[in-house]
Amino acid sequence: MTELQQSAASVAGAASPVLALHDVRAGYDETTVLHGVCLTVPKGAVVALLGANGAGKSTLLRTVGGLNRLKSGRIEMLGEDVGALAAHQRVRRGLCYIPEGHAVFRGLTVRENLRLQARTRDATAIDRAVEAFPSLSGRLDQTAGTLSGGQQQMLAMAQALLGEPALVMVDEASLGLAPVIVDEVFAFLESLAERGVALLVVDQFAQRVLQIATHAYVLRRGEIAYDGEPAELLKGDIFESYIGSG
Ligand SMILES: Nc1ncnc2c1ncn2[C@@H]1O[C@H](COP(=O)(O)OP(=O)(O)OP(=O)(O)O)[C@@H](O)[C@H]1O
Repeated sequence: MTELQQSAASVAGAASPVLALHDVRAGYDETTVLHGVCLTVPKGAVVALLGANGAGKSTLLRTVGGLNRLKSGRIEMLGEDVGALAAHQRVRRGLCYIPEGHAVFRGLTVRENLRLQARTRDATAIDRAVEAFPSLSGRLDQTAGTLSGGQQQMLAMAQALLGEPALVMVDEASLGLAPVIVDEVFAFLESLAERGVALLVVDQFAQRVLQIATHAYVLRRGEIAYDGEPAELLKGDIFESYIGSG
């Protein structure tokens, strides 16, 4: 690629949404879970992905993360087709996927986990993580597996800060956490969006995630049933009517 082509591509990338799914079909071996999903996450947006149990939310995040095979359709990050790339290649392009259940190295200390999360040798990484999550201070030499569920979640979230991603996908960020910790997690996610990071958030607390969302999708049996304003879904029983009967 010439310099001119490179700069044209980067201008095109800057104008593209951070994530765009076009007619995505995906699932597991013989089973197709997502049936032609279209979804967009612009820079700085907080996009809520809601739906009943089994609707396909985690499958969608795993597919974007490169952990499930794309059967057809396109997945683009900043205008680039990443559908055929391995998971680690998508991470290199700015993707941070925090799966359900605290993605930390349980046998390593908090400090070692934070060092691994930092993309480069960054002397300020630990300080920045502790500033964002004060509950980790004083625990840097503790083994991650011995942290409480909430502390492990904070540690998992720190990768969304230290990896300097363009897109953060979080699956069930608040599952099993005390309300005060949930507030801390959501405030952190909002602060990332304010800094221009694009967020795709799946959470059981629909009401809570809709409060910080700038856009919402509801998945129903692997298809997009709602694509619009979060505030609309907070009215009356509209959300229930979308997730009703799976
Ligand atoms: N490894 C797998 N192999 C086969 N089918 C799977 C696998 N994992 C999930 N599924 C099926 O895919 C469908 C969607 O599951 P998924 O976990 O994506 O839903 P979800 O919307 O995240 O649900 P929940 O809110 O309960 O976590 C379900 O029918 C589930 O049984």
